[in-house]
Amino acid sequence: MSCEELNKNIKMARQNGIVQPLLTDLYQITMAYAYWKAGKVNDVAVFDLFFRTNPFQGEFTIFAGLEECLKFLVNFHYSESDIEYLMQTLPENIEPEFYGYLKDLTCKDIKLSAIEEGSVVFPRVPLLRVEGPLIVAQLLETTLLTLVNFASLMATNAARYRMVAGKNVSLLEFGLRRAQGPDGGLSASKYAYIGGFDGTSNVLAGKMFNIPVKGTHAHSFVTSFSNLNDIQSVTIRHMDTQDPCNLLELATEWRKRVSAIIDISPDEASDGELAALLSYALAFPTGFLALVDTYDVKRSGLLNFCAVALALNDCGYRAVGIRIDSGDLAYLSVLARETFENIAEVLKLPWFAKLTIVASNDINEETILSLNEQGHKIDCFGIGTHLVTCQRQPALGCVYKLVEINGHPRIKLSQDVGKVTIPGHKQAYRLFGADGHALIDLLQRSSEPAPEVGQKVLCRHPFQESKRAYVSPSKVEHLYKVYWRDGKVTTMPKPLSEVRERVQSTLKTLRQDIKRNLNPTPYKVAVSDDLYNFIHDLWLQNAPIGELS
Ligand SMILES: Nc1ncnc2c1ncn2[C@@H]1O[C@H](COP(=O)(O)OP(=O)(O)OP(=O)(O)O)[C@@H](O)[C@H]1O
Ligand SMILES: O=P(O)(O)OC[C@H]1O[C@H](OP(=O)(O)OP(=O)(O)O)[C@H](O)[C@@H]1O
Ligand SMILES: O=C(O)c1cccnc1
Ligand SMILES: [Mg+2]
Repeated sequence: MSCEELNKNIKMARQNGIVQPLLTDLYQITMAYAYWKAGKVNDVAVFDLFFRTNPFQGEFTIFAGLEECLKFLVNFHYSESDIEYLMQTLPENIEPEFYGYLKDLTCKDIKLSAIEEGSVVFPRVPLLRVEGPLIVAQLLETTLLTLVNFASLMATNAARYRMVAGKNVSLLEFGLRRAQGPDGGLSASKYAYIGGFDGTSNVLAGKMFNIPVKGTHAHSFVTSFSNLNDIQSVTIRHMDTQDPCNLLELATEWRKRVSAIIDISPDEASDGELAALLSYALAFPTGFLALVDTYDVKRSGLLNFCAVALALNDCGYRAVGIRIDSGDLAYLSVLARETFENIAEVLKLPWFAKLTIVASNDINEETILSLNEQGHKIDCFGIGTHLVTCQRQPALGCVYKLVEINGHPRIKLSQDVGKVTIPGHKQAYRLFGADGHALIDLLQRSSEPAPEVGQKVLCRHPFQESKRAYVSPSKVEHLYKVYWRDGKVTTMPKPLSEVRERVQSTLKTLRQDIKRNLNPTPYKVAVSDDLYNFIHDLWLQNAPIGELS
């Protein structure tokens, strides 16, 4: 879709219905009134949206949420009922003209510059720069923050799971039931996919965002069957010949044969479980993936699964695999793989050795690292709670700070140096080293010329005078593009699949030590000499001089 088409259609583009101008903090609207009353309607502001610390004790973050921010700008408009609600809610002394002003407000005079969605980003480098009328830019604060904070946190969390799992293992997001409510669940599915998951169990997320939907079945499906009489119809047509096959007879016969091969008594296996697995296979003969830990993986689940899978094979179908949802996942996955390999060899069915093993049950980054050390045989992790609730860190601390008003820079001072804002209208560049790795992100005043390839540039720590270095970049990437200006989308947001690819391609530009799990090396974010002096001059101008007595 072109930018023009997007501008026409974006009102229809799906955005969570609750994202609207009143999804904000009351103080944005009360400030808007006070600005309006103070005659600041024509004041022009620049706000930066940035975070101060990377999440999860890591040294990188993935930026996400930009497309939703754009949809919010496109649709920004107070409805009649919004205005009515505000009239009832705000104090009576509010002048009625203010509501007239709000009624006509749109984002047509706002300019939004941003880093590309899916990029790896670092503390203090603004992810978004919002320029335009002070009142409108102020009114956007909370909604932009809520759209970027959780999205970026989730995408980062998912990217971290992807890094520890490696590229050969599938990752499925199973978190909807445990997420922070319906909206948290929906966002989690979207941004887990961006961060590198392969699919979700969340059907609405699949429909809305075109994410592959995947799944197995639950323990309740198994426990609802008590014995083999619970199955009503046991016949399936052969995949090729279409001849009828009795899957129950075949599976019962196979259970005896398999129990001899793997040396497990068929008497211990649950008939209710066999009935459940048969029923699932009859319903999904080409997608048979069975949960095998309801009673006992070793003595019942594996045996019943193999019996049904081999019965299906007699009817021309290949089973997909198993899911294990409790117990020692390393041990049980190795046991399952050995069982499959054993059967594959004895029965001369090589594909049987490669059946998929899915593992789930409270998995987090540490579990995966530990399973890797132990040598597991899992092909796919289904991950819910810890992924979607971001258990290791529940929020990313993005903030939205005024850095310029009517062309004058603004600085927010703090006892905590890390919280002092970097004033003024700035540009951000990523400088690459000779080996192709990203070396440093450099913030400059917008009035400065951009750094050039092969030209030495002085990069300074924003607050520590002695920390500085010269860099001669082999490549310079200008991090900002204008996404919204004059009431129009000016750069198309990329489709989800491309944002997902960008996550992996920008992560590749980071040195391994910055990405490692334990005590990673911080990536450097610097300011130009000019910006350094600008910050510190402004700091001195604004910091009151105390008097000791
Ligand atoms: N080999 C392993 N190494 C490290 N952690 C593991 C291993 N196997 C499983 N785990 C993790 O250990 C935890 C086991 O949790 P818990 O004891 O509650 O489960 P369980 O008793 O096996 O299952 P359930 O209570 O669902 O029947 C889970 O978080 C699981 O992901
Ligand atoms: O463990 P998570 O990472 O959150 O993954 C999602 C979990 O959801 C299901 O459990 P269910 O709701 O049946 O409860 P359970 O914990 O008793 O298995 C599934 O069996 C997974 O264990
Ligand atoms: O499809 C599954 O196996 C699934 C889906 C949601 C939660 N737990 C498991
Ligand atoms: Mg579970």
